[in-house]
Amino acid sequence: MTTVFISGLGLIGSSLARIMQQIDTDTTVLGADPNDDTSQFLLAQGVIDARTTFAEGSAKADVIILAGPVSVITKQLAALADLPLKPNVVVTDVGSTKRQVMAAAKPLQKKGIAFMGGHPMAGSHETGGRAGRVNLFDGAVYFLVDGSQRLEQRQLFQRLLAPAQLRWVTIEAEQHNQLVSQISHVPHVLAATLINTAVAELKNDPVGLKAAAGGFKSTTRIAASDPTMWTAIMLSNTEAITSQLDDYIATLTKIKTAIAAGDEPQIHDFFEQAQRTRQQLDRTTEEG
Ligand SMILES: NC(=O)C1=CN([C@@H]2O[C@H](COP(=O)(O)OP(=O)(O)OC[C@H]3O[C@@H](n4cnc5c(N)ncnc54)[C@H](O)[C@@H]3O)[C@@H](O)[C@H]2O)C=CC1
Ligand SMILES: O=C(O)C(=O)Cc1ccc(O)cc1
Repeated sequence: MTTVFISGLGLIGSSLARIMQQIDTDTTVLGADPNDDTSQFLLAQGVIDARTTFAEGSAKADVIILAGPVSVITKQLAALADLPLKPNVVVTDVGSTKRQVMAAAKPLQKKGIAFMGGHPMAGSHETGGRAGRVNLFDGAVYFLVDGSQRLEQRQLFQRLLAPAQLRWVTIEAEQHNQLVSQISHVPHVLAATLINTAVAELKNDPVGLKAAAGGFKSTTRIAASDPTMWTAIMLSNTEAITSQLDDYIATLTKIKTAIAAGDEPQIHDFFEQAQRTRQQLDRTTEEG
């Protein structure tokens, strides 16, 4: 019998709950979220077995999953250090950045409570518990950052999520933050920039963005994501994101110069290199 407590029943927290309800082992999923509508919906759907307060859910749990924005996760890690918990509980999170989270977990770990950082590399631009899905993470990479968890605690967590057939990858917090900045955080800034720039430039155009084809829409899909979540990400991975944005600005300047100079071979090389890599990405993803 395992009791799981999930704080934050949004897209990610509720999807984890949906997966855990699939397994045969006797598992009770407790949930807490300030949003009454989602909490009641998830309770009625049987996605969570009971709605609790943060303190009550934490006290009863064998596994605690913090699934709010990163800014909330760091505050809750501090709060957990002062709450009564089961001695064998393992605490984990799903936040998109890991350095601040691992640092915030130190006081908890000093009290002898096991913590393990986590980050599923799947999701969507949609938000909230109603948008969660049981198959949201199917086959995705799930980063784990070693904290103070014991092997059996890690294995328990992995068993709870077995139906999703995740690809578990252990990584250091710093390497994680650099990597996800490159493949997720900076692309997010660029997608929002594409939208904001286009709308400003086209404000007097009667057709404007309405003429956008699939390319613009797929390149900018993630710009529809929740601004609170993404602000927390920017503020907790600032160094990697700003340094990589400098590289993007340099690359944009280089291609702008080539276009202005009519440098056909350089322009062609730029797109050819991108085409080769992007096609390869589809092949490796399809192979899993
Ligand atoms: N959206 C995505 O695709 C992915 C998000 N993440 C990370 O997962 C976390 C959650 O993101 P989403 O589920 O997408 O966001 P979401 O906005 O769908 O859900 C967040 C939930 O946290 C709740 N919340 C806010 N303050 C709270 C508090 N004090 N106590 C308890 N709950 C609280 C909100 O009411 C909301 O239901 C974030 O840290 C994000 O960086 C990780 C992977 C993918
Ligand atoms: O919407 C998408 O495709 C995403 O890439 C979602 C996402 C958002 C944040 C993460 O930390 C990981 C994945």
